[in-house]
Amino acid sequence: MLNVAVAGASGYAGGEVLRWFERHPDARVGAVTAGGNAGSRLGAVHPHLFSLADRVLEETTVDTLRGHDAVVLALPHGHSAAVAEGLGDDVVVIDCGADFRLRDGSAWSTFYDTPYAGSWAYGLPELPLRGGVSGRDTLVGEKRIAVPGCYPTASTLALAPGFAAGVLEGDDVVIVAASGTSGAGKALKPNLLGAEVMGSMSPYGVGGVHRHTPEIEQNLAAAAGSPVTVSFTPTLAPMPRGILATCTARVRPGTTADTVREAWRTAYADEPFVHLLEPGSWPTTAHVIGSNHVEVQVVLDGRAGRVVAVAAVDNLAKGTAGAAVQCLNLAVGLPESTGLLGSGVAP
Ligand SMILES: NC(=O)C1=CN([C@@H]2O[C@H](COP(=O)(O)OP(=O)(O)OC[C@H]3O[C@@H](n4cnc5c(N)ncnc54)[C@H](OP(=O)(O)O)[C@@H]3O)[C@@H](O)[C@H]2O)C=CC1
Ligand SMILES: CC(=O)N[C@@H](CCC(=O)OP(=O)(O)O)C(=O)O
Repeated sequence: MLNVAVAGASGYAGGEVLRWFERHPDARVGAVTAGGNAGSRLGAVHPHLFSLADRVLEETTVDTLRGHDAVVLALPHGHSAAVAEGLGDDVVVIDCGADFRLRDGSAWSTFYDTPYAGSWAYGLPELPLRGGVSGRDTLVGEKRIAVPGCYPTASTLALAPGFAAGVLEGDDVVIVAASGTSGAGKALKPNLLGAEVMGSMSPYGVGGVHRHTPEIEQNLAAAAGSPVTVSFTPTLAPMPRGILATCTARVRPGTTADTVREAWRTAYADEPFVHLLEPGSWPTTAHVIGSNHVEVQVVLDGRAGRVVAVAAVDNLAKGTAGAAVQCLNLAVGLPESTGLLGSGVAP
């Protein structure tokens, strides 16, 4: 039985990590820590986590988090390094935040306002890489894993098979993705009050400035084996959870609809969580809410010479907490899908 601690347990991501651990057969929850909510009952901040309601949130310190087999960090950017450094090298640390996702320090400095902390193994097991290997090969037995951002998870899984198979050009990739508001975290934000969000959609971080842009480029470049440039536009959608990423890229000359289908089919044929839909069906956020599953569809727009690839994920599940548990399973040698195979909650 793994003794796991969760830092940032009072937030959306931390709460979702706990929801997955509640049903994990090989994990028991040890310390749960918070910022301002330290001292509160967990039931007061996450009333839906019934089995953990009487746990008391502790302060987020290295001392509190020490002594566990694994620690999941769900803290704001910039806080993970100090905590991870204080934990022993034998402890598995899974970071839901962005601090260790980027391998390029200058990309970090361009898009983030905290000092570059370095990079850890990148927690996207399904990332298809050239030569038939996948992201999971880098995760087995790892002690430090960075969980991908939610938009990068959806966007990468939508497009990476085409780059791994060599059918896409890397210089003309356009991604527009809509996210539910929980992606922004629990803290109150003026543009995320109910009246601002309900019944309305709006873009933000427009013009190549959103911090997930270099992360998506990093992933697609890893699949392609060469640089990829992405124009990424995020959009807020009036729903609590879910991401729908619509991604297009130019195909290489001679690419047919069959080549495209085969590339995506091969990449995900054995994946327990990534489902390439039957032709004619399209990813829908309602199908994946509450689950670690991803829906993907792709079609060749022959007139424009582009693929259109779409993915739907739950930003808090496969987009954060489900991925964290999946990575932990791989790190400690458990079957990857342990505790994660349940379906979503539609409608
Ligand atoms: N929401 C999402 O869909 C996704 C989130 N993530 C990442 O997960 C991490 C958490 O995000 P999310 O849960 O959405 O954010 P929330 O704002 O909902 O939660 C943040 C958590 O961090 C705690 N916290 C805040 N400041 C401090 C501090 N100075 N010291 C210790 N603890 C602190 C908060 O405690 P308290 O409230 O008690 O002050 C809370 O538990 C972030 O790095 C985010 O980027 C990644 C992918 C998707
Ligand atoms: C709707 C919304 O605001 N979403 C967040 C992304 C959430 C996520 O994946 O966050 P991290 O990279 O910070 O871990 C945003 O655009 O900043």
